Amino acid sequence: MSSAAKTMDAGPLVAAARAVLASGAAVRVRDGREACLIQAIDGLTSERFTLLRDGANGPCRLVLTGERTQHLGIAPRSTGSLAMALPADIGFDAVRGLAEPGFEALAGEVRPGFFAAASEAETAGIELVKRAGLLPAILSTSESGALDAVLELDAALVFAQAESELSSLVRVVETRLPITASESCRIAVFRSPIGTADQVALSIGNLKESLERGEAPLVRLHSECLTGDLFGSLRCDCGLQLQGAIAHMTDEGAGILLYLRQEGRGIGLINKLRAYRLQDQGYDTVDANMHLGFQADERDFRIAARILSLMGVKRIRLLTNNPDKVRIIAQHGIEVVERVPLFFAANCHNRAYLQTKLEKSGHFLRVIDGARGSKGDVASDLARILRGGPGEEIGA
Ligand SMILES: Nc1nc2c(ncn2[C@@H]2O[C@H](COP(=O)(O)OP(=O)(O)OP(=O)(O)O)[C@@H](O)[C@H]2O)c(=O)[nH]1
Ligand SMILES: [Zn+2]
Repeated sequence: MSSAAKTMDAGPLVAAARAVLASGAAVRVRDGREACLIQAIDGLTSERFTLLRDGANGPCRLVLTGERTQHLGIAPRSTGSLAMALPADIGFDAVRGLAEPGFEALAGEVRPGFFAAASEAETAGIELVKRAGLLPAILSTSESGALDAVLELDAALVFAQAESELSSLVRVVETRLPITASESCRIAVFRSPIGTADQVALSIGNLKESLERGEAPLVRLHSECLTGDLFGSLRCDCGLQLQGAIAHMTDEGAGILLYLRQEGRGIGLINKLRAYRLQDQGYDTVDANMHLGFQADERDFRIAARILSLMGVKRIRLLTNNPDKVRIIAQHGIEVVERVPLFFAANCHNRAYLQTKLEKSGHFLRVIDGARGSKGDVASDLARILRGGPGEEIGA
């Protein structure tokens, strides 16, 4: 198949495969050597598990990421996914315990014996369930008499999905959107047939004139955070950063806010909340992600570079404390002429989270206690930002 044909096919097939897996049904994934029936474990029912196990012509394999097997202590450290044959009489609870944090006790003494690198088809299965917002854990069988696949696709299409999403992204609509902070604001929405969500760009103030003058605009790449952006969660700093970025831009007269649909650093809302539960048991934000089977950060910032290119923006001043954002944007055709810090005083609920970003993720932060998390402190911080002044920066 030519790469152009792959790109064309990838949209409908990969998007449909994600939806099938999320709905609890199975897909068949082919690689050069085999075809596997793939079933997500997240959301699997006990009845369906029994059908799959008993109907399989051959061993039923459990596939987990190296992050998850390392945390379970059942396999050596591995960067790729690992597959293991399940004992023929294994029960549903034990499988759930291996796949889902918080349920490990159900696995009891069950320890799958033989680990091998997952096949290409199985690795593609893990990619699909991750992008469907499910836990990265699947069952794979060579064939099943009892269950059939809703659709079949090549592993290569799955591996091409990120590239396909980038190249097929188009601006679908743009319109005026006066907002509280700036009556002179426009919103544009970008869509890809293969994407999991629409991407949003706010152009604030006199952006067109600023670009015509050759200026590098202030840009914020803001990853979606329902809990912080909408509900004002104190567990993170997202809400203040969102409002603070807009305030910086209105203060300067122009700017671009990309609202990237990367909830939970790319693991989705449900998995972020699962990570919060683990953090309440003592894991930090990085370890919680890995315990769930994800990398510390699953975001792909190339999409932001692509949107900026589609908007005709080549040089920017980036509002961030995250070195990865600067590095990846710069590697993908956007010149970052300056990094502008964007942080606020910590509160008692997000202090450890910010400290972990500083120590483990290399963010340019100084974590200074400010608001203690009481309603009054945080509300007045937000009110100051909304008045239009720049967010208070603590430290350089
Ligand atoms: N998995 C996970 N995601 C989290 C957690 N806390 C916040 N998030 C998500 O992290 C993302 C925060 O992203 P940003 O604020 O854009 O990025 P950043 O990496 O902190 O970098 P800057 O804010 O630009 O300095 C959002 O998608 C949140 O939903 C957490 O404990 N676990
Ligand atoms: Zn947040």
